[in-house]
Amino acid sequence: MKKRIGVMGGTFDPIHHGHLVAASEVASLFQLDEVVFVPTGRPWQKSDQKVSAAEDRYLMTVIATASNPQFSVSRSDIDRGGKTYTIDTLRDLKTDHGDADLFFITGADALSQIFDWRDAQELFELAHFIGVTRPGHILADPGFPEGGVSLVEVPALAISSTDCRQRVAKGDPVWYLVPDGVVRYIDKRRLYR
Ligand SMILES: Nc1ncnc2c1ncn2[C@@H]1O[C@H](COP(=O)(O)OP(=O)(O)OP(=O)(O)O)[C@@H](O)[C@H]1O
Ligand SMILES: O=C(O)c1ccc[n+]([C@@H]2O[C@H](COP(=O)([O-])O)[C@@H](O)[C@H]2O)c1
Repeated sequence: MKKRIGVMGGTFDPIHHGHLVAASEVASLFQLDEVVFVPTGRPWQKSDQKVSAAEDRYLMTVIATASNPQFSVSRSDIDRGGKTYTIDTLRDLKTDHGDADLFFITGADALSQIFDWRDAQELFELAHFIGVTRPGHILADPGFPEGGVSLVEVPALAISSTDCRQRVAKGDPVWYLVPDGVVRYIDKRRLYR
């Protein structure tokens, strides 16, 4: 039987429980065999923002997902170099995973912009897209191809990486917003100060 692989792309600066709950819920609803988290290398749409080093974001993603045997992390976007485009992510994963069916998991905010992504039409040939609800973001259908996108309600967690970074900068706790190991890693590497 064909494997069913979830792909959760994100900048993960830092990864938080909103990401993990979304991946877990989609894995259960879509009977996925695994979910591969793919931290971005250089997210072109965040070029006006300061983004933490790729290795720090990669390691936080590994720490956050290590205890779940269904979750893994790919270095594909980081090692490819250059700006990160999902079309390249999906092509790499197709090469790595043969004839598996890919399910790209993304938040409502990201999905509503998908027609601005590189090679947007071809994306839908490589993966099924799953848009997860996110507090404060309503997903209007910008003209998705028939059958190309599913929308899923996940338990709402009003957590964002932006908020986590701002809390650390102010000296406020991020315990229970991000996994414990990620709190320790942020502290050890003095990120977001
Ligand atoms: N709380 C959440 N619930 C559902 N989806 C989320 C949540 N937070 C992030 N996502 C989705 O996860 C994917 C990766 O998100 P990303 O790493 O950019 O985190 P973020 O919290 O949106 O970061 P930032 O605040 O820095 O923009 C995106 O598709 C985003 O929409
Ligand atoms: O391919 C693109 O042009 C593109 C444009 C914007 C975002 N994405 C992808 O969408 C995912 C979520 O991005 P972000 O920056 O909101 O974490 C991540 O995997 C990005 O590589 C991809």
